[in-house]
Amino acid sequence: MKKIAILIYGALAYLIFLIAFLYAIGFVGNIYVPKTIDSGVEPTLLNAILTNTILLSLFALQHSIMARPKFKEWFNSIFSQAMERSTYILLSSLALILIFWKWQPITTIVWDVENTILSSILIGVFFLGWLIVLLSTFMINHFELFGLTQIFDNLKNRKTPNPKFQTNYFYKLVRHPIMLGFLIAFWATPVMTMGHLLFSIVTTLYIFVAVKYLEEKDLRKFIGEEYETYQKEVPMIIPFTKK
Ligand SMILES: C[S@@+](CC[C@H](N)C(=O)[O-])C[C@H]1O[C@@H](n2cnc3c(N)ncnc32)[C@H](O)[C@@H]1O
Repeated sequence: MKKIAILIYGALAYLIFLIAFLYAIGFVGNIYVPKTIDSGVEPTLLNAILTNTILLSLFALQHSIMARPKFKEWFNSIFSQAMERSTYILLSSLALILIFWKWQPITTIVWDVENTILSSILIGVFFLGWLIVLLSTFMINHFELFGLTQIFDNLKNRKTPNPKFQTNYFYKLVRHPIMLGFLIAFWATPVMTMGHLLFSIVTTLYIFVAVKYLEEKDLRKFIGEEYETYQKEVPMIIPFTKK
């Protein structure tokens, strides 16, 4: 019974993640969804900057704290280990939904590409960024990354093996293709407003800091020399920048 409950919990967490991921494309791209990065009533500039920075900081805090090995150890000492990744995914998605819901627009234009060809190219690059994110998750292990492997293994009384360290496909070009995809998707836009720019700057800073000082620190600790060699040979985020 408990295993079935964990299975349903993990499946729901994945479903909420899928909705949040798809909504994020519409939110950042100002397409398809009712509330986007540039829509809604514009508050005072100070109010918008403060609210948006707090929203992004909440996401960054949740994401960084829950990804730490110490937090995982604590979580697993209280709850079933099979729920750990699903809980991370669920809370990340809820933090994202809070951003979509409470985001305050700042619609002052920073750039507006009027050339239709260039504008279409930028929209194409925007979608390419999201595609890189999605494909990269399958190049490590999409189902383990989103907690599904763990909940099925738990149901079958199997222990989920530690994730395999990957250096193939996009991971041959850069060490963080998922983050590269996000950066492309956040910056490639024909119309950049001040609100969108704030979003892109804060998320870019967070990505670089979190990858360099948190994720890679953990990866070096767990994988060891093999990861250090990988760091020497493969660029962090921008392809072809290492000899
Ligand atoms: C959201 S993913 C982001 C992965 C990577 N930073 C990227 O941008 O493609 C975070 C998880 O991927 C794992 N990870 C990072 N690099 C990996 C690799 N080369 N092979 C397997 N797992 C990796 C980390 O341990 C972490 O659990």
